[in-house]
Amino acid sequence: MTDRFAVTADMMTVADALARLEARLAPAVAAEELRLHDALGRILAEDVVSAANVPPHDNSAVDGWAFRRADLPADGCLPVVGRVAAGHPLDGPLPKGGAVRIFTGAPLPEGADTVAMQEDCRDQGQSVVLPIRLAEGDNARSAGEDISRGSVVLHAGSRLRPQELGVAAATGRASVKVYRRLKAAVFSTGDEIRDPGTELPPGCIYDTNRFTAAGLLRALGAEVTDLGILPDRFETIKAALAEAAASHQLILTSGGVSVGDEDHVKPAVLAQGSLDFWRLAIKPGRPVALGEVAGTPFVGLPGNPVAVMVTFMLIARPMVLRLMGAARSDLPRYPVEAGFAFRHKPGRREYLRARLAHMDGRLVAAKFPSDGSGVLTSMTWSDGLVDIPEERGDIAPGEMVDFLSYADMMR
Ligand SMILES: Nc1nc2c(c(=O)[nH]1)N[C@H]1C(S)=C(S)[C@@H](COP(=O)(O)OP(=O)(O)OC[C@H]3O[C@@H](n4cnc5c(N)ncnc54)[C@H](O)[C@@H]3O)O[C@H]1N2
Ligand code: MOO
Repeated sequence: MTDRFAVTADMMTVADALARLEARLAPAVAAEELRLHDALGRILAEDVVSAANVPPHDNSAVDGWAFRRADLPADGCLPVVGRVAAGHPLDGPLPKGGAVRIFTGAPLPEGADTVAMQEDCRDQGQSVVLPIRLAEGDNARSAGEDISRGSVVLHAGSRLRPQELGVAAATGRASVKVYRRLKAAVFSTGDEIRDPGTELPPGCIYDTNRFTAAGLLRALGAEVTDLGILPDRFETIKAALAEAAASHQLILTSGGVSVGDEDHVKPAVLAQGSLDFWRLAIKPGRPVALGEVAGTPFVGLPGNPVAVMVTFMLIARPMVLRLMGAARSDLPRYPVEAGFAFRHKPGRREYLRARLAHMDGRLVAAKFPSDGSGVLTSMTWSDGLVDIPEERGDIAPGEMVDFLSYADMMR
């Protein structure tokens, strides 16, 4: 399908749209204290400052013998004067000129500075022969080498992955303050849209957008209410919007943001809030509507199934993350080689559905053959989007382009 649209002066760049969103929106969710096991995937609502050194004491990195390097004689032989296991520190300092049997994680006795790994030693019962090539500090871990007391280990606005939960636990925290999950309501409109599982009358299509949009919202950690398919009736949509606004922090719809006149979402929003129409200088997914219903943020994505996903990832995702209290929503851009030729008219930023493959040690992006914004299988085929900036001209095979991964866009 060829491009039907001319670039016009009133189109907004993605960068402008994001700056405007940033200025308009603030976190919409309250904070709560959650035990670590329940906090996975949540956004942190506080800086976590470590109350302790991690590790709290100097300790051994291996099973073996601990000693003071300066005490080691030329033949490497030292008397064994004690034993320290993890959780059982030696009672008192290391006697001068002795070695202690030690196990991984056990506190180094005061005065010991080096540990020999047992595979490198000869155990003689009362004494041990240690390797003399060891340097002072070998196989010893210092107190605070991971985290020092008083340092900020986790920052407010960051997402808690398994490793963040582990770090919080290492500092002694059993619970953390996180943002509550954003409550989002999703619905579709359009007389032709039908629920899967029901009969499809002539001229109708199954709803895909509620499933992709709800999935994207859930992947970001929102709690989604599916309001179904609303009939094209002003009063019904108005009442549904009012009800959704009362118990949600975001309302998302798809369809009805273009220029057609069969649509009742616009007037139903305007009757109890405000709505701006943004014409983004992007392809696919030109029109989006941003506003509020009785104070609850509203985002209307275009109806075409691919445009829903693309505008969600570019516009709704940063919006959702900001409402959720996340500090950042920027995406990593991976430079890859274009495995295709593409004619690009400067002016609109284009997002090409692409899949990556290794070729002779290089990472090459293959492009889905069709750019139609109704071809949803292009999204299951692809791993992400190649981002062609507004000003760029035609792309020749072998040129470097930026790739945005769906995996990054869903978190
Ligand atoms: N004269 C113009 N026509 C169109 C323009 C334009 O600027 N001038 N923009 C085009 C672009 S780009 C898009 S995208 C669509 C956006 O239109 P709407 O947001 O008003 O969406 P609809 O017209 O309601 O639907 C568009 C398309 O998507 C299908 N659709 C809608 N909802 C769903 C759903 N829940 N599941 C699956 N498919 C859905 C719908 O059947 C239509 O085929 O407008 C272009 N036209
Ligand atoms: O460019 Mo539209 O928003 O067809 O998808």
